[in-house]
Amino acid sequence: MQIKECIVSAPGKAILHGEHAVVHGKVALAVSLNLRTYLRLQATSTSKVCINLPNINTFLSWDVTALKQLLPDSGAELGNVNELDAELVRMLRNFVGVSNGTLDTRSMAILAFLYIYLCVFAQSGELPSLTVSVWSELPTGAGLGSSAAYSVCLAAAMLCASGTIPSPLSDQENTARWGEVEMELINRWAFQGERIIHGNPSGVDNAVGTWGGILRYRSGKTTALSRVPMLRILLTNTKVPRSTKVLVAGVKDKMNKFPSIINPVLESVDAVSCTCEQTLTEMASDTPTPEHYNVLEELIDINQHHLNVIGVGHPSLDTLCRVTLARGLHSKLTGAGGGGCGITLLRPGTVACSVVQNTIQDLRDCGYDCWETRIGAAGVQQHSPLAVKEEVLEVLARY
Ligand SMILES: Nc1ncnc2c1ncn2[C@@H]1O[C@H](COP(=O)(O)OP(=O)(O)O)[C@@H](O)[C@H]1O
Ligand SMILES: C[C@@](O)(CCOP(=O)(O)O)CC(=O)O
Ligand SMILES: [Mg+2]
Repeated sequence: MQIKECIVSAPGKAILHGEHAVVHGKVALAVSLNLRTYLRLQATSTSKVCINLPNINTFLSWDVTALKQLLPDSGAELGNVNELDAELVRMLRNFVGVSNGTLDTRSMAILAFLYIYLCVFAQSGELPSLTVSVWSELPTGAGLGSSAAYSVCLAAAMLCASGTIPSPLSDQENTARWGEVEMELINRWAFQGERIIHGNPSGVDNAVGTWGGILRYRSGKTTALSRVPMLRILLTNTKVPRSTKVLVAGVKDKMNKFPSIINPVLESVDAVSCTCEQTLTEMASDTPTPEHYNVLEELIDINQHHLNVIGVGHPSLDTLCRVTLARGLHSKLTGAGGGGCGITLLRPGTVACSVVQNTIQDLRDCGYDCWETRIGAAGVQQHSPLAVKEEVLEVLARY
């Protein structure tokens, strides 16, 4: 089978409000980041399928003939794009030697890769020999949606290499995006990848990785927010490791144990997201005022308290909030919490530059990574090698 080589990328995300609540049908507001995951897919004649994941120090390969044993004899459909094929996941666990219930999310990255590879290529008729290398500018397992950016890249590359979707690149363009129909398909396969890595994802992260921009997300419905003011956001990585899968399961346990206490908290998070959206819309239609920023800051504080109540806070995040508040800035965790990253809202113009610089220094003194980010980056893209930064191309070409 002649497959099409490709390089694709997808952005990470920050959730402004609604993490965890969104898993239970509430609204989330999320933005794409200017940090991306890159994937290169190469055709080979080695009769092997190889995966190189330098961010998580994982390099593996399998014989195509061994992978063919996993295909059903009957020619029955393998892995449907709308639901996870639990039997295939079970077989893959046995195949790679991962026990059910493992917390090793690195193994989950392998399972997600093999799952999407088998399903997409089985549908197109043949399992090809290939090498996939992935490199990300995102910290992995830190709340910035690295698992979704990874899953979106896997889905886009495999759908494109198999010819299921066309390449959007043309002679004039070295970077291009797919149309709505193709992006919908990429997003659905990426969601299956997220299911393998996260257990019970809401789908918000893969939606941002696919569409990019600033999104409102609720129960599978994505709306792009076109009227949003320029927001300045500081990102801080506490570097405390955590697993989204474990944190999401912990919230579910708390809901089961104290439904009458936790459900109203999730309702209140929903109201925070809706009030934030309303405020952002007002700010975009009028000139943003200090009062608008007061509201955004109060919403951040309220949500951070709610996230502590549902059990996804961490002392490192308490420190982040305290250190930034000492400089008059408001912060909350972003993503699954339990460590990982937080966001801090900066007031444009009204905040003297020295305040931002001093805050960044204070946070670095705590041992955290801290940087100002640009939001609203493009969603999944295909690139010709000419359009990829030299250092990224160099890492991808190393394997
Ligand atoms: N660049 C990458 N290479 C390989 N696996 C990745 C990469 N980025 C993310 N992953 C997968 O996603 C997992 C982290 O996902 P998660 O716990 O949801 O954190 P987050 O999505 O916030 O970064 C990793 O352990 C790995 O399985
Ligand atoms: C906690 C949650 O709302 C976001 C998780 O994001 P991340 O994997 O921590 O980047 C889970 C989800 O929406 O699937
Ligand atoms: Mg994730």
